[in-house]
Amino acid sequence: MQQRFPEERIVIASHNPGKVWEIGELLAPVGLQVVSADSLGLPEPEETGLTFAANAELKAMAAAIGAGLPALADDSGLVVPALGGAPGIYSARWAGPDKDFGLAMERIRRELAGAEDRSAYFVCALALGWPDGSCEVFEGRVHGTLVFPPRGALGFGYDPIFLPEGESETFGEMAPERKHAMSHRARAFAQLRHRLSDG
Ligand SMILES: O=P(O)(O)OP(=O)(O)OP(=O)(O)OC[C@H]1O[C@@H](n2cnc3c(O)ncnc32)[C@H](O)[C@@H]1O
Ligand SMILES: [Mg+2]
Repeated sequence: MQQRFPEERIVIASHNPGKVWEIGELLAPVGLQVVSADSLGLPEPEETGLTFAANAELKAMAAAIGAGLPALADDSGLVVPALGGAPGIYSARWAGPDKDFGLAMERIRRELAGAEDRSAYFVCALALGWPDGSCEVFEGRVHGTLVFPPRGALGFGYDPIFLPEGESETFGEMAPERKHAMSHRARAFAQLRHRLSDG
């Protein structure tokens, strides 16, 4: 690992503070120094990919090449089968320019009216990119049910309407360490850590 991370530093290629915090917590056991894309003044690339993996890869590569350091990007979202998979890769865009997730959650409630299937899942694609242009992607998912009205003020984004399978608290009500034990992001990280420890 020392050889692959010559400066023991990694860029977190995300401009979402909720995500950057969670990634910092999940990366802590790896023992790398974390640098945010914001602190390096890196621009936010346009997410033109049509899959979570493609968007994660383009964000990781933009940061790795921009910073000359390994970079980790996360592209994630909420998939609602009864809405044909929406908001999916458009999860951030559904909140509009003001990043109003109250509005986005209300839109889901409205569009689901009358639908019997309330299932949903979160997806997280994590891309680890290198300044030499190589990149690896790891994906994690967590399944659950949507609840309305939203419950809890913890977490970020769509957490208050997501009740993970077998749980009584939404991600918005759950202590962060519980979310980190089961989330889509934690599952993608488990694969990433496994890969890093393989060398
Ligand atoms: O692209 P970056 O800069 O990383 O930040 P972003 O917020 O735009 O991130 P995405 O493009 O990956 O969009 C994912 C959206 O999906 C939602 N989301 C992802 N993971 C989530 C989680 O753990 N809990 C709640 N909502 C989540 C959240 O609203 C994000 O804004
Ligand atoms: Mg984004």
